[in-house]
Amino acid sequence: MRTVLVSDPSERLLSLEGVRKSYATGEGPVQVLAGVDMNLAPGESLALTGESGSGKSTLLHLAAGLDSADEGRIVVAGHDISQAGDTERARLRRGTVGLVFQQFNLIPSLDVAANLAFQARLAGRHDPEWQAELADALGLTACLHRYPEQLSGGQQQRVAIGRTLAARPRLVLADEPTGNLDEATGDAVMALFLRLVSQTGAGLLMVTHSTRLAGRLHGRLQLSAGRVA
Ligand SMILES: Nc1ncnc2c1ncn2[C@@H]1O[C@H](COP(=O)(O)OP(=O)(O)OP(=O)(O)O)[C@@H](O)[C@H]1O
Repeated sequence: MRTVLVSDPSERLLSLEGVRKSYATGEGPVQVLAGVDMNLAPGESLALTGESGSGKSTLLHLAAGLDSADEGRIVVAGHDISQAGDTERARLRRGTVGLVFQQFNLIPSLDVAANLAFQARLAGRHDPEWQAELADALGLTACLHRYPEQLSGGQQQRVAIGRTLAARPRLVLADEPTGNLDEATGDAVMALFLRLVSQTGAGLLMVTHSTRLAGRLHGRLQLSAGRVA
């Protein structure tokens, strides 16, 4: 089903090999990922699907370096994050990886405009024109001077998406980024993600429960029984 196949490892933005992850619970360890292998090339977009509890968010957290695998290798833009320390992982998240997670983590003391600019400034890629275009496409122009607590859930989600896209990351990891949005807004957001992919050669790994949205991406990875089916 994948349309872009890249054999040269240096051409991969994200690569997982034999990744295993268990969580300790009151009933003993629960294995969530049981040997996951996957690759994502520049300019490629993949939907990550699977039943609730199949490990999609776990996989994204590992790829983002927010948690560590028990076994296996995870390489992000040529950096083996399985071996990297916290500083190198944080540097990758600042400059290379864009995250859109279900906790929006907006900065309460900054208005929408400053939240949108925040990551782009950290990455040294603040571009006021691109930011204005994103704010317009995300329907945020009228609330640029409001603070996060003055926004609806869907507006907060759009700011979180805009903040990530504004920094033009090379790798975007998104966990149901259109979950709180109506269909038309969700479609507009998807178009922005796909524009970043086609214009800058970014790679996109997106968790979605929507087969309609998954169908707009280049391919699909289905997690089942801890592996890519
Ligand atoms: N910190 C944790 N401690 C213990 N178990 C956890 C932890 N985080 C996740 N799990 C368990 O790991 C499994 C996978 O969770 P994960 O959130 O990755 O699934 P998911 O596919 O993203 O689910 P959903 O579609 O419902 O968001 C679940 O059974 C969950 O209960």
